[in-house]
Amino acid sequence: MQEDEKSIWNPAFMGNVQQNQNAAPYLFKNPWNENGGATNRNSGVFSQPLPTTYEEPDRPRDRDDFQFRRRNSSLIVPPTRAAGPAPPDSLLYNGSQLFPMQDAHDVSMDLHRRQSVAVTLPHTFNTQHGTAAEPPFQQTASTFHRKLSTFPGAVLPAAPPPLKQLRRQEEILQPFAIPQMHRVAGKQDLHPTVNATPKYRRASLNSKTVSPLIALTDSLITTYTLCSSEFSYQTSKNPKRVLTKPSEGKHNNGYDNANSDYILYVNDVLGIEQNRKYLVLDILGQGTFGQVVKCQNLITKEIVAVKVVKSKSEYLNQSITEAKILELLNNKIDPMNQHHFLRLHETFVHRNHLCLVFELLSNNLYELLKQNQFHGLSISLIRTFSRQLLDSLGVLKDNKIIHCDLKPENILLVSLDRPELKVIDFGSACEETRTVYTYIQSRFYRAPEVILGIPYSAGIDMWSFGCIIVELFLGIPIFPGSSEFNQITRIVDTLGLPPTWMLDMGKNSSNFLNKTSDADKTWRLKTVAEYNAEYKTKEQPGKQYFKWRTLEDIVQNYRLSKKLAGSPALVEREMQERKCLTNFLEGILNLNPLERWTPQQAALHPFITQQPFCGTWYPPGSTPARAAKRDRPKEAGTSGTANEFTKLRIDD
Ligand SMILES: Nc1ncnc2c1ncn2[C@@H]1O[C@H](COP(=O)(O)OP(=O)(O)OP(=O)(O)O)[C@@H](O)[C@H]1O
Repeated sequence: MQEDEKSIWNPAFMGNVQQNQNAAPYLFKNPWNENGGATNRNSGVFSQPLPTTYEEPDRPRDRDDFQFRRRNSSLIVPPTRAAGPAPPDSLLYNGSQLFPMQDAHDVSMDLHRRQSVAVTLPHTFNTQHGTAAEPPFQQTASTFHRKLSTFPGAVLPAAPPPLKQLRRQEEILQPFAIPQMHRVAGKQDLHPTVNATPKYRRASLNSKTVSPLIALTDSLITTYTLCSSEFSYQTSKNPKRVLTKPSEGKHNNGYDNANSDYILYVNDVLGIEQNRKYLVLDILGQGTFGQVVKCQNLITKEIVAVKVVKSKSEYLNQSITEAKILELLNNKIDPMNQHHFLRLHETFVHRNHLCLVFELLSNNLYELLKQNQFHGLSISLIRTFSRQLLDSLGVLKDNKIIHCDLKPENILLVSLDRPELKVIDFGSACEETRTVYTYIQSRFYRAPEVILGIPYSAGIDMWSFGCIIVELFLGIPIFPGSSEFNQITRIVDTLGLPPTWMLDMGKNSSNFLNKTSDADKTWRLKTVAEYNAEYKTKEQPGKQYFKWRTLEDIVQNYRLSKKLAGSPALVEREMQERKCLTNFLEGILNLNPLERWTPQQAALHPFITQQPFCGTWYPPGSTPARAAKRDRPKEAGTSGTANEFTKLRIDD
């Protein structure tokens, strides 16, 4: 196949993809024809039968099964306890209704007749459990006690002393044995005595006993069901918590807010086709393109992530591109799911919103750093993550795809229990031969060639990758620019000026730099005062988050983990690792995109391969790059605190 034919925008190519994947056809459907025009909030899904309930797989699903289990259930009745006098205005509950206390005796008889599941007759109780039967009246009274905590003293026969008092008497009679201490190496040393059917425990529907904790939490629905035959639980009847902000309906017949975001509620159902109905469970994230919500497929019960794209054509078009690129990656480029790309399950349209159904992933790397109080991760974990990301970037480069928005928020852990990542958000991705947009990448991770306005290639993803790896080490971004000018200023401050050819070529160079008459240095950064005067802005000198300015100094002098304190050998090893990491980062954060390492080259670096590092390293076959010239401006910024940069994490 010719290179051009490989293009994902070539219809023939997509046709080939589909032909090759008859088993997994391309699922995207024209969003605007499927739904058949605008609808009103009170029609469509809302006027249809209520959605299937959200149930856990081990819960009864249909009523027959449910009743069958109920018939087989049993309830262990606690022993009679002395009832306290009822307050004058007490109410009793007979399993279905509340009634005043004076009718208690009548109702106790009624309870016998009805044989509700919560009131087990003594003979049934006896045969099933072999427990000593209580006299009928006492049995009923104790049931009342269990259910109501009150019972009229007048109708009770002489009650035995309270259980507490009996225990106390026993304690007094028995000599007190001091428990002996013994060393416990593991669970097996505890010799737990597991009582399969402990007395007085609540019963579950399938006759297994459950602990009070489980009965009142995980099995609460079962517990309520046992208490009242009339109780039924439907998630769809739960109050609907709104997940979207702002939540006032402004567009799309009141379905969308002012930002064209669909107003999502917990327990809402997305999709109208039977096999494409997703119950909304919670919000996972919000981005430029829309909202990502945790959902359950009502048929398969699978939990997924659904991106509900804004109902504006520009976001829709970009999201169609995202779907196409993911289809290509998932089905053609990485069908075995080996290269850490998000999996797209299907797409559908809900009330004029394109919905992309993804596999559910876990936290993103920004959240991981935040959970770690922005202290940075260990070098070995950074190495593990780097390997996976270089693998993804290598595959993208080979297929001439640029992600264009690589950042910690777009790299997600597959689950919290293993260090496996996936790259998400291909909404800004493009083909290397079609780099039409110039305003791309999130600012902190924006490559110098993009800022300067030079044609770009897959190298911009490597720049972002370099920024992400330093951030994983430091815990905070290395270049947290508050504006494009501040961004390039920070980059130059740490890494020096880009080569003259880049500055001469850059369409935006003169926005941020001045040409000089100096033969050696043809360009210099504008001062903040010069920039403000020229653009009538109020740029502030950037806050400094690090004491040191060069990449090497920042990495080498970053605080050591407390775990290393007191072990010179460990400290020495950490410092060696840091030297290796610095060399790795310098190759990736090369200002010159033509010299910047490719993912394939970077993957051979000793930081990744863990081969011995002897102070310097060049990719095989390359000529040693010139040592970076460090022409840093004199102007230093004010010092900043680690948390301040978080508010800058938005695109400008
Ligand atoms: N498959 C998923 N599983 C779990 N969480 C997800 C998933 N996809 C996205 N998220 C969460 O939603 C957030 C936003 O997702 P995404 O980046 O795709 O949206 P976006 O609108 O394209 O955002 P951006 O503003 O970065 O372009 C992510 O940072 C992540 O926390």
